Amino acid sequence: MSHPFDREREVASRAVREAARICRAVRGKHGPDPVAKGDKSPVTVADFGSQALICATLAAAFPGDPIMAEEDAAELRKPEHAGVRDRVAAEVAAIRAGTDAETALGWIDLGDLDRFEPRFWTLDPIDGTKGFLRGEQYAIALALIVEGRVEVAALACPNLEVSRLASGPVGAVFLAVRGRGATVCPLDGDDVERPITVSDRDDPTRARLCESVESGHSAHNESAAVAARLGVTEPPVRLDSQAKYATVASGLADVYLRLPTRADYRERIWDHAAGALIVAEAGGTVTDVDGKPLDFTLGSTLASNRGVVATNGRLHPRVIEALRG
Ligand SMILES: Nc1ncnc2c1ncn2[C@@H]1O[C@H](COP(=O)(O)O)[C@@H](O)[C@H]1OP(=O)(O)O
Ligand SMILES: [Mg+2]
Ligand SMILES: [Mg+2]
Ligand SMILES: [Mg+2]
Repeated sequence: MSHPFDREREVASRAVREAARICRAVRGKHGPDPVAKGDKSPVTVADFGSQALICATLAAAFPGDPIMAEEDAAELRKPEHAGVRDRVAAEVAAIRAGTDAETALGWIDLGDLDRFEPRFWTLDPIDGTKGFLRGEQYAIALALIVEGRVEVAALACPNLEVSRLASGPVGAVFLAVRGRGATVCPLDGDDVERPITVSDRDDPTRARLCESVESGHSAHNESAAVAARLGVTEPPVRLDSQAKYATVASGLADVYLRLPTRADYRERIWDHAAGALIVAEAGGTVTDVDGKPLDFTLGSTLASNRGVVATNGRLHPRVIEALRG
């Protein structure tokens, strides 16, 4: 039986898998060589290559769908970045034979949507670039938003163990369609998908928390205070990227806290759309720190939300209460 969004799910899954190949290739071959963006955050050949491939796939499958993606090709068009541009083109051509630099840059710029639309994709070609550079966790995050609701999510986590049990393969793809649950399958090979669910833990003192590695992205001192109020004993697990949402969705952690470090930071929608649907479809709850649902109708940021809290659902009211101090 076919369902709405079956095709979107299949295309999104294929797109993030292909993008994972370019990310792994860049790390394996010559090191990622970051370039600093205007806001001083790093971006690499792999971020650009991933965005080029995914935008090309979406444009071919759904030509009318706009894409709101994190990166653009403006820096790559500058003469001083000719070297990076040529490497992006070469990496894209290694997967899509015959692609020239102008075509690759054009694909990157397909992700230029900057305002809300009734139906659009949002893409983070590498979420957790700092984790990618350290050889730790990162994710390729793609979501379809229709009428302000996340309907489809695909999240590739190339360095996450599928089971986190002894011998699970490294590299996982998480998929979700609203109302139809969330699944995981290995990034490599063609193993079947299996459904995932959040934990059923309801004793806050036993809760396993996760948070950003980067203290500039989430206030570690405040999460420690929240953990103390809940009576949590285990130290938090720190990992980069939306791998945190995947960890809560698969029941390996119970709570993901992202606590604002500055009053003026607005979360970007591509940092949350895919992960939030995967947690919700695995049975969990996602809100901001005040307990408000995330609002994806306001353009590229979650302008009406502060921070993010994702939990297994059962613990959510206790965590929000602990956040109130
Ligand atoms: N001050 C901040 N607060 C919260 N998130 C931030 C902040 N600065 C950057 N980010 C974003 O956090 C994400 C990584 O989060 P994590 O630490 O959980 O892996 C990146 O997408 C990064 O955006 P950017 O891509 O602009 O660097
Ligand atoms: Mg990101
Ligand atoms: Mg990114
Ligand atoms: Mg970035």
